[in-house]
Amino acid sequence: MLEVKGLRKVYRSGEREVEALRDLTFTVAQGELVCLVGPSGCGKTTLLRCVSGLLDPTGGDVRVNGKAVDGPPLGMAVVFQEYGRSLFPWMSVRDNVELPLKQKRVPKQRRNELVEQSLDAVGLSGSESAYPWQLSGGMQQRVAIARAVAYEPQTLLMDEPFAAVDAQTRADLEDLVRQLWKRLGVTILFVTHDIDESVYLGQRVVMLSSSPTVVQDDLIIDLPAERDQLTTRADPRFIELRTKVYQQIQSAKKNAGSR
Ligand SMILES: Nc1ncnc2c1ncn2[C@@H]1O[C@H](COP(=O)(O)OP(=O)(O)OP(=O)(O)O)[C@@H](O)[C@H]1O
Repeated sequence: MLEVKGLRKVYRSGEREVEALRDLTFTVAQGELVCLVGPSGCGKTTLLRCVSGLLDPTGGDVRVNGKAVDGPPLGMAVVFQEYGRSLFPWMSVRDNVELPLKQKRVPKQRRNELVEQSLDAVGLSGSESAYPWQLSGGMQQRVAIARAVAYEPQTLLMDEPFAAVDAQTRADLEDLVRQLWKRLGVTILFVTHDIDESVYLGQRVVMLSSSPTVVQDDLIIDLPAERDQLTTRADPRFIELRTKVYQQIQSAKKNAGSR
């Protein structure tokens, strides 16, 4: 369970102040997959950094399973947009995936099992000894997902993880996320600026306004749990929902100046 209450973040440097988040309140229940969508610069990354304990909020409260976050919470893994920077180029795929497990002091034999299972789950068995720079962008992002999954997190944060891969790979990776989510029962908060992606993936979509940022709307995605790229995206309900999200984001942009 993830609870964000009255979250506010103001960046200060010298005289200059940027109010990145004004007042955010929402929850993500245990095992839920929630997408967070908002216009560029509305503070999505700031929010995720506050939730993952990498950044101190100026006000409000973030709780993970009832505990206030004051540093990276145990049982949380993050997948970032920039896979190229999040993997260590001098380490093989296997070593990249294993590293957080060593830091977590998981015994050797269990580490081997987890690395093998997670690489298998993302379709990368056989690439263990390759280095990240020998792989395509989509494969590197699979390694980053495998590393997060191997950690056996209760909560997985994803910050625009597919923004830098081509459309076909992106569709495959979206399906991979839903498949892993169903299999592992993990709580996922998935940040994206892509409206269609948020509706395709989420059980709920939380929409953020433009800066200064508040929660604009929180929409239940009542599409069938079994989703696939062709049928789901052609479903009239999908089109209705994406239109709703689109309209909310547009009106958020228009209202931004009046706050
Ligand atoms: N370290 C910082 N110092 C000062 N201002 C910052 C800092 N980091 C972010 N900001 C500002 O806070 C606001 C929100 O930035 P953030 O990166 O969280 O938005 P975002 O929604 O993730 O953006 P995008 O969709 O473009 O990736 C922006 O106005 C940005 O300029």
